[in-house]
Amino acid sequence: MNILDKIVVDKRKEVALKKSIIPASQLEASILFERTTFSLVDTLRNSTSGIIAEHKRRSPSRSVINQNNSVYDVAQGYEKAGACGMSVLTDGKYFGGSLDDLLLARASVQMPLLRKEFVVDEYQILEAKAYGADVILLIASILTREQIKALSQFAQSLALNVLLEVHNEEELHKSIMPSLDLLGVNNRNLKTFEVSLDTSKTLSALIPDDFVKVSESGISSVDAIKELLPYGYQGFLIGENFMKTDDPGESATQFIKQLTS
Ligand SMILES: O=P(O)(O)OC[C@@H](O)[C@@H](O)c1c[nH]c2ccccc12
Repeated sequence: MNILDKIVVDKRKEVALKKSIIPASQLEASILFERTTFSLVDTLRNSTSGIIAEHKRRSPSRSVINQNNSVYDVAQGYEKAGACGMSVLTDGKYFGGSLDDLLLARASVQMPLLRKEFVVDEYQILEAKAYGADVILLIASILTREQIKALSQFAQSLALNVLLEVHNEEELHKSIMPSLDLLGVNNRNLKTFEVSLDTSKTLSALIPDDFVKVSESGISSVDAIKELLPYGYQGFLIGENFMKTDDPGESATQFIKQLTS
């Protein structure tokens, strides 16, 4: 089993356990369920930076990245830096995140928040909404076309944006459908951890113009973004490059300043 298969096996167990304790009706009763969500699509379309900055404590590919910073500080730092949105890893076992991280980020900033999670069940989309997310991630490699359709339609019915992530042509062809808002190309292969910006370059031409294109992972310089701009990308998801520093917000500030100057 590769790491992604393991994560999904664990995730299914986790969701089944949580469902048995906290019913969906309780999530729907959350105060945050009533809030008007922000649109990451609109924010990216009107942005000059396109940066979606991520909160990530650790990952299977790099172990510890940052265990010191408070979510509040990181979120406020990213917002002040001019990021368009923030991605919050909520997986605990492999990424050291939690739904509480999402809740704290929600309480800290007024920008679109992406729940970065391995979504395999509608229940996790209810959680995303109940804990203040505006966008959910769906990963094509762990879902069938039917699942992508059902989950994305469900998310959109809750006024959440859907970011669908692909890594190759096959996943892309399988996934194209109207119920998606953003199409993300992951430069990192989640099965082998290999990273190459060429993945974004090769797949860009195959993504229909109706979707906002997002390049994800392995972006560590402003030059990388300048390289990707001609391919039509409007969003750039950056985690490690900011989180590996002592002050992720300050790093994002410098980065965005350089990018937009
Ligand atoms: O830290 P990076 O290399 O800048 O990457 C951020 C983000 O793209 C990455 O964390 C990610 C992309 N897709 C995912 C799916 C699950 C977990 C994590 C991810």
